[in-house]
Amino acid sequence: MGDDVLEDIERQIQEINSKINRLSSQREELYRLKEQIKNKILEDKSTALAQIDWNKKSFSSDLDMCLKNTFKINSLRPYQLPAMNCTLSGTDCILIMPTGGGKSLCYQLPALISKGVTLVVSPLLSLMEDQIMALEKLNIPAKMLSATSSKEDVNWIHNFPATPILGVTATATSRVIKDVQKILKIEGCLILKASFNRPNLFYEVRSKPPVQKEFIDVLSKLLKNDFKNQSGIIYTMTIKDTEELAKDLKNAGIRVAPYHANLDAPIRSKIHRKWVSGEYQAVVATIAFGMGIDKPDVRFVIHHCISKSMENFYQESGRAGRDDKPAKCIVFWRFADLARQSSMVFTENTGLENLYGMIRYCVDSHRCRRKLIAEHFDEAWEAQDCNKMCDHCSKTLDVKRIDLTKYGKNILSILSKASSLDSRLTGTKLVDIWLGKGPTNLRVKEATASDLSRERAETIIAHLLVDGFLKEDFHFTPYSTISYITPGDKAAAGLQPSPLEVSKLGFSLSKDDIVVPDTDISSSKSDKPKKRKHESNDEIKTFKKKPLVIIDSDSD
Ligand SMILES: Nc1ncnc2c1ncn2[C@@H]1O[C@H](COP(=O)(O)OP(=O)(O)OP(=O)(O)O)[C@@H](O)[C@H]1O
Repeated sequence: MGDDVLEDIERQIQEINSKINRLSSQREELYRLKEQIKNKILEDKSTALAQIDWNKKSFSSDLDMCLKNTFKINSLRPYQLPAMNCTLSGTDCILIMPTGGGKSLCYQLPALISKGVTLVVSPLLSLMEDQIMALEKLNIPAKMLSATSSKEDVNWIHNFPATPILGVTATATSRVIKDVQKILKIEGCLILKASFNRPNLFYEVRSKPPVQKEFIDVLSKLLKNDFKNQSGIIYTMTIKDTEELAKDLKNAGIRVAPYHANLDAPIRSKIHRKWVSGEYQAVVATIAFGMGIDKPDVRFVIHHCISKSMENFYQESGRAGRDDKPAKCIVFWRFADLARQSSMVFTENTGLENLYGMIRYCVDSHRCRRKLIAEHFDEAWEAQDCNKMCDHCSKTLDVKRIDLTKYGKNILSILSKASSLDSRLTGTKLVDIWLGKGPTNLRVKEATASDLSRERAETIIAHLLVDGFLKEDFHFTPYSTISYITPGDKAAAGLQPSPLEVSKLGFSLSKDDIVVPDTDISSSKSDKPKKRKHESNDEIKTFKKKPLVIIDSDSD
């Protein structure tokens, strides 16, 4: 026995090792393939289910009668019948439908016309209470149990075999839907996705007068003339704004009341009642007045101040026109509100990114407002989906793209001078100096845009902020947080600002504007709203038959 025997053993071991490696890669590959085929089978199952015309057959002859007699509803909205038919036939389903779309009916009605019990599992007590209140109003027997949609609950539901589940959610990306299917063990179920478009809502952005008195005049004219005898909501940013605005509008002879979280519950419900009965024309509210509002004939939602995200804006403006009749959603936009909001949201995870989505909606006067909302929800709507129901599409507009390179340079030189003098500039102060006003030592003669209107200068700066050419820098004082403007990453990298697209809606061109030829238009889309990152308010409800089960999870 010698070295050659050892070498031979070593060689055999290596051969075995490489066989093991090869086999384990093969095994990995087979696992991957198995997973792929399993997913494909489930996807095919979903696709096959989607090809069935769930609108055609009614799985219960009682459906129509119950709809009219119990719910006093004459006809179903798109996707309601398919969702009901699907679960009534014993098939699992996920239904994605916007807020106020009518998801509740999709499990409440089948609960009444089939045997067994419907269990609603909801993480929010207030949502459970809303459900109970709504059902009691309709004389439908309902009881509340304290439960949440934890994993245990979901597993518990699966102790009931062969019971169809309906998951309903207002917002969910396809990735979230996949997760939900896995958690609820309903992979391969039917997926129904209703459009987020609310065709009866007219979207509009107006410039907010800088002086409060002027603004009150504008608002009271709107409420007295355009919205005479109509009901609405005016959203403000803070409780203080709510109180002041309600007082000013009352003084102007409008029947309004403030509504916010600091009011005692009995006062709040009294105001709510008076608004529902029409005694108050509008409530002036913080977003506390949101969840659970179900007044079908809200004809206008006015934003006295921008929302903190497009998501919030969609939810808040979505309170209008739940009866499917036309309603208006007007945002009053003013540059100063940007810093007010940003200094409140910048500590939140995606707070600034979300707010800038809202700013784009306000500043982007050259694009259909509805399209901007659609992008936010990962949907693509065409001009006919708007049907002239926004301030952009209802007018014929002459859109021009203007080059902001020169303006960008002006602003950078003003910021640089301020920095060399150890000064910091808020947005308002920056606009002052740019327009040749404010402290003389901070002005830069060659960088003064004396011919620009204030509104125009503010819009350009807002655009440069959301474009990343400028950025906000937040500083704390003992009493508040201040937003200062500094050069953004784009400027630091020596890049040019994106052109600004303006239309007659925004403002007319000034003699100094350099118009970019149309051929460049494709390159200007860098300012598209970023996709939502947070999916925190996904709301899942599931529904089972015999017993019928609903899970509702809303983590927002
Ligand atoms: N087919 C219909 N026709 C008319 N009104 C309907 C119809 N379906 C539902 N509604 C009404 O629409 C309103 C909103 O319905 P619902 O509360 O079920 O919405 P939702 O999708 O659950 O909203 P949220 O996401 O806010 O919980 C209710 O007043 C409801 O009665």
